[in-house]
Amino acid sequence: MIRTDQGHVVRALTIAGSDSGGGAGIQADLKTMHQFQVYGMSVLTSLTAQNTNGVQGIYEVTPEFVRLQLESVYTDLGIDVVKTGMLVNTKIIHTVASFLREIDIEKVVVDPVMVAKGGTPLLRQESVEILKDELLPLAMVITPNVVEAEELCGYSIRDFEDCHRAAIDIAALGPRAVIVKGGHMPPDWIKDAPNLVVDLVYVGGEFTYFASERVDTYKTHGTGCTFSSAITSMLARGASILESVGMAKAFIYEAVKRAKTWDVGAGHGPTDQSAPIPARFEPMSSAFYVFRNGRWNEESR
Ligand SMILES: Nc1ncnc2c1ncn2[C@@H]1O[C@H](COP(=O)(O)OP(=O)(O)OP(=O)(O)O)[C@@H](O)[C@H]1O
Ligand SMILES: Cc1ncc(CO)c(N)n1
Repeated sequence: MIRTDQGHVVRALTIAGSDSGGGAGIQADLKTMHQFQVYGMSVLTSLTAQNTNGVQGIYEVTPEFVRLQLESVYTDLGIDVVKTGMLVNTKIIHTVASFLREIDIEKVVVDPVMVAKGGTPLLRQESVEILKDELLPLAMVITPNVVEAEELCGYSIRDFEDCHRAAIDIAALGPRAVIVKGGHMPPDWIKDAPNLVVDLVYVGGEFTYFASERVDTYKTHGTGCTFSSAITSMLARGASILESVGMAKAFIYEAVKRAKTWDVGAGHGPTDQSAPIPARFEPMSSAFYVFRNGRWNEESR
């Protein structure tokens, strides 16, 4: 396990839902944190009966029990960084936000999980506003996919240009960095490079783009959880936001590529978090980075 400059083991907490199939949610988060050699802890907001074919049921944990778990972790183990995933309902968002305000923690990554790949809602529709009002002001980084970005900014995103506008508008709600993920973007949104999947990062008033080859596979269950947990782990290790995203993007690419041929489940198979941690990501001068052949390349666009 990695240690901080103060000498203690780096501790990351995920506040999210359980995926019984092990591909997304708490399970993906803990596997990813472990791969990044960060000590992972978990507060469960919900249990899903879930597999690679879809979600068969959801059991919501009470807000009181969510609070109890948070206190158990905080009073004994301590927390260097927090990531939130599936938060299910308004009361749980409120409980989590109150707790984060009380402990006054700087490194908070919000993955605004709303809908599972098969279409099952993982957050009640009426809770989106409370997520915006209470949680976003506390976030250092938020990682919406295009559909979640539309919910947060309140208008439809029709092209890559709109993604930029949405990132600026979501940043105005509080997060220091907004990452609009490219997994759901149609290939023709990225001019001249339809084979790339591009994540757009807006931080400090500037845009940076992280691209990789788009792996031709339907086995992408848990990509969002894995990606945000990799960012969380790198932030916990002391990396900058751009370094963390660079490492996470390279890792998720390898994790999706490895899972392409494996036989876990009959449906949307999970990503493979045993993929290697990429070599160090060094921000360069360009704002467009492409991960190719195991290393980062700078490309002008
Ligand atoms: N086919 C692919 N090949 C390579 N990388 C991918 C692919 N699909 C998604 N990614 C990457 O995976 C990460 C998650 O993106 P995505 O847009 O799929 O998130 P998500 O929809 O929140 O995921 P989830 O379905 O787990 O909720 C991003 O870094 C994205 O670029
Ligand atoms: C528990 C859980 N969290 C997040 C997602 C989104 O991938 C999912 N399918 N299940």
